[in-house]
Amino acid sequence: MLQASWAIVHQRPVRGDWAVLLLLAGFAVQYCLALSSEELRHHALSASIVLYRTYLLSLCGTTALYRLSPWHPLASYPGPWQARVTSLWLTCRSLRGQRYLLLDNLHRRYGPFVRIGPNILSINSASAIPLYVGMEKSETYRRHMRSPGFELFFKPAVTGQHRERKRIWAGLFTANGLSQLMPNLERRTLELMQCMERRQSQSERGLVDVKEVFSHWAFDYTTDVIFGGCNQFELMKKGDPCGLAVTGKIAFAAIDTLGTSPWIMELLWSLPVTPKRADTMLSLIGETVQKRLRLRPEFDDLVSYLLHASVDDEDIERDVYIAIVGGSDNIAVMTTLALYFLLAHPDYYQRLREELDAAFPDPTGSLPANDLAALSLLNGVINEALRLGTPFFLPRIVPKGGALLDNRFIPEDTIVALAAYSQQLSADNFFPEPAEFHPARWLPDGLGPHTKTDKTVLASFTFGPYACIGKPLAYREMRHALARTVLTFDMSLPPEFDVPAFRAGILNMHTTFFTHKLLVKVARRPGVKLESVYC
Ligand code: HEM
Repeated sequence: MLQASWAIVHQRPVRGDWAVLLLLAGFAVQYCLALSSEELRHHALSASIVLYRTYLLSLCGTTALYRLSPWHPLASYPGPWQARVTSLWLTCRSLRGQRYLLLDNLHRRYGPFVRIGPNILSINSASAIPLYVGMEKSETYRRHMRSPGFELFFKPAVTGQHRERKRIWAGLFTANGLSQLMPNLERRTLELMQCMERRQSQSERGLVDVKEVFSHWAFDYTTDVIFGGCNQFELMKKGDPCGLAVTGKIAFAAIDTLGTSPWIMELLWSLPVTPKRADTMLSLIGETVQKRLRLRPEFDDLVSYLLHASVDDEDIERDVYIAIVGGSDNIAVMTTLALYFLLAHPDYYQRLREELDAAFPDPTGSLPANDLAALSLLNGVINEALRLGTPFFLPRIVPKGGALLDNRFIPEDTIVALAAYSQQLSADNFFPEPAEFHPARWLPDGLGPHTKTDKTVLASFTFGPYACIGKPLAYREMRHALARTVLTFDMSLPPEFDVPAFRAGILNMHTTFFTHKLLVKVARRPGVKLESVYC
């Protein structure tokens, strides 16, 4: 029995829910055998427990010994011994939210290849980037839902389905598709300005939590993009009593952290309960999709493209869920981070203000996307926030035959992930002061003659067939929100705001959690009369 279990465990990944069922079934068989034996019948239960405990301990013990042994295919890669024994080591550390710092330390200690799980390598080398182009998503992305489906983001069930669905979405991000989304971006961002002033005037301390306002703005705009203006969420107006903006965030964080031990996710998903928040969100999405299907949208929204390609209603709902979370959360996070960095570096805030004032002498006028795209410091601010704020861990699986990287052979089926944070903060790629916020490093003259800014290692939107499809829209949204905010307001942090504590409280689990509020004082700049443009 031990040999059979060994063969199963070491041949292929075993689903957590099936493993538990198999173990229970094995125990039941053993108990029945004990009952049928003359000798054991009277103490069948205790005898079965002892036997089964011995079996389980032997299985775990021999597995641990094998994983630590020189016969394991990854034996030559260094790493902490606990990580070699069990994936739970990485899962526990991932749950603390600062895995990227841990990995960075491990790379300093062990070099560019570190074994961070029985079958997982973290690679701190720019040479790992081309691997993303040819590799499949790891088991972390296996679809953690009860019903089958093939929407984006998860691991495709059938080859080609992901590519086909991505082709459908791509219409939204063409020049024509994007241009239809711009009037709403203008409108929603003006509403954001109103929302900041309103919430500040309602707050006891006369401060506004920018993190929350950006999150509601990003949610409202993203749901416009999806439902063509027929949406009822309106978080900027109504607030977020059901926690819609954080529900998907928690789901992504769970996949990112618990997904490092996929069997845990499978066990959780096999439980017959859905968290209440997720239920509320799913039913609200279902209602909104049904409402949208009965209406004509104001422009070509995501649902239009899916309908045009005859995607069925159930899959539309799934894609919409992904779009809401993928489309709103990162935008909210990155805009918040960019503003935090600007407020913590008033010199750059001032320089950005000057660039914007020169480009838009009328601060209430429209902000055409092409004009914003031409502003080099604005782009520098965004790229610098992305560089420092996206320490993603995106695991991929080495294909049949293995892969050769920096003269090291990586066996097939190994899970590999680029150490994005270490690359994005490496002095080899970004120099000088790689850990500091210096948007000017992205300007043509950089930070002086010795500047190094290697754009190719910025992994914020990742690479290859699974790269972010929303990147062109993401840049437009971030540019627009930052430009409008800086043109409209004088902003400052209250004297008691602890700048380093805010940064230390940033946790990343694919999505970012800010443990501190970003409380800011906003004051309308003299002469900026937005009332005439609010509609
Ligand atoms: C600053 C903003 C954004 C960042 C940093 C970002 C980052 C990423 C990253 C790193 C991935 C790959 C995830 C993985 O492999 O695990 C991804 C995928 C994706 N993103 Fe974004 N994203 C942003 C904005 C958006 C927007 C605005 C949309 C859509 C409206 C979007 C839609 C998607 C979708 C659908 C995928 C799945 C793509 C696939 O699996 O092929 N993202 N994004």
